Amino acid sequence: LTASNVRNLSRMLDHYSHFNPSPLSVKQFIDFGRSANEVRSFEFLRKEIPVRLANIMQEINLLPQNLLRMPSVHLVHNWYVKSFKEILEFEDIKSVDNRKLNEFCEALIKIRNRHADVVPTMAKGVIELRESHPVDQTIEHRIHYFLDRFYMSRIGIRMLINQHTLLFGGQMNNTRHIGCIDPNCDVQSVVRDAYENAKFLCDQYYLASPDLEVKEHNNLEPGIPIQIVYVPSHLYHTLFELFKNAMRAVVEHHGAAARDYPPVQVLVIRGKEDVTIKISDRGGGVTRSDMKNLFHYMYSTAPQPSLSDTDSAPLAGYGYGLPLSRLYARYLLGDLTLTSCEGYGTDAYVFLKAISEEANEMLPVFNHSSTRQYSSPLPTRDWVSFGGGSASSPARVRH
Ligand SMILES: O=S(=O)(c1ccc(O)cc1O)N1Cc2ccccc2C1
Repeated sequence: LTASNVRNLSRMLDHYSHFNPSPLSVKQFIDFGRSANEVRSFEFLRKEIPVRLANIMQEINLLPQNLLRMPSVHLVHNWYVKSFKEILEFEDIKSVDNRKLNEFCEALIKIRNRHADVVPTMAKGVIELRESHPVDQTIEHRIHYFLDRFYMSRIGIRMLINQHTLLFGGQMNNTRHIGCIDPNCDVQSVVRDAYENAKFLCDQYYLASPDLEVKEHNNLEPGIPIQIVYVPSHLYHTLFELFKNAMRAVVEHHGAAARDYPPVQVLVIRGKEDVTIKISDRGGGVTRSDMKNLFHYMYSTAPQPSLSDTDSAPLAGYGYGLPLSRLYARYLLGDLTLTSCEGYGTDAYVFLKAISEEANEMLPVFNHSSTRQYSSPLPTRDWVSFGGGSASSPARVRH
C-alpha cells in the first residue's frame, strides 16, 4: 500500500464508518425479494456493504496490537481491505446498465469466495496469539467481545450478498424460497435433517448413536405444523452443532459399547412471540465452572479433548460451534442458551422470532461506546468470595 492510497483508504473508511449499518427485517427481505428489482438492490448494496465493512474494519484496528500483528489476523484484515476497495469501484456509477449489474454480481461472488475461510483463519490467529503472548482476562474479554461482533457482521454481509446473487445471479433457485429465506420453513424438517447428519457422523465414529424423539406443541394453532419465515441454513447450522454435542455426550457418558442409549428428546413449541426448540440429552452434563467456557473462543480453539482414538473427532465438541451457533440464533433476534445438570445431562434452548416483522437483523455498530470496550479496564469487582467465586469472576482492576 503506497502512502497516498493508505491515506485515501483511511479517508474512505472514516467516511463510510460514520454511517450506521441499516438492519433489515426478514419481512423486508421477503417483500423486496418478491419485487426483485435488481437496480434498487444494487443502489442499496453499493452503499450498505461498504458501510458494514467499514464499521467492522474500524474495530479490527482497535484490536490489541499483539493480535493484530498475528499473521492470520493480518491476512484476514488484508482480505477486508481488498474487498472494501473492490466494492467502492461501484460507488460513483451514474448510468446502471446490464453490464455493470453483472460486474457487480461477479464482484460480490468474488468477495464471498475470498472470505470463505475467515472463521478458521481467525481461529488460527487466536491460537498464534496464545502461543506467542500471555493472554490475561482483559485481553480475553476484548477478543471475545470483538469476535462476537466480527462474526455477526460477517453473517449480515454474507446474507446481503447471498440474497442479491441468488435473486439476480442467474441460477434458477428454489421457486418457493426468496433468496436464502424459506417463507414456510418447517422447523421439524430442519430438526430431522440436522439429526440425521449428526447421527451419520456419530455412527461413523462411535459405531453407535442415540435415537431422536420429537414432540411438537403448537400453542397458537393446535395441530398445525410449526413453520416460520427463516433462513433454513442458519437454523440447520445451529441444530447440527447442538445434535453433535448432545450425541457425543450421550455416547461418551454411557460408553460406546452400551446400546440402550437414552434418546435425545426434542420439543418444538410455537407460542405467540417465540418458537422454541429444546434439545435434551442425558449425556452427563457439564459442571457450572466448565459451562462458562463453552461459549468462549479462546478455550474452544484449544486442541479438542482427544477421544479414544488419535484422529480428530468429527463431533469436535466446542470447536467454534457453540459461539457461532448462538450468533446465528441472535442474528434475527433469537437466542441460544444451555442449562446443564452436572451428572445427568444438558438442555439446549433455541429461541426464534415467530413473527417475521419482529425478526430483524442484529448488527454491531462502530461508535464511541464500542470503542471504549477496547480501552477501558474491566469493571471493578463488586463481589468477593473465597475459592470458587473469585476464580470464576474475571480479575477486576481496582480503582
Ligand atoms: O457440555 S455438555 O453437557 C453439552 C454442551 C452443549 C450441548 O449442546 C450439549 C451438551 O451435552 N456435554 C458435551 C460433551 C461432550 C463429550 C463428553 C461429554 C459432554 C457433556
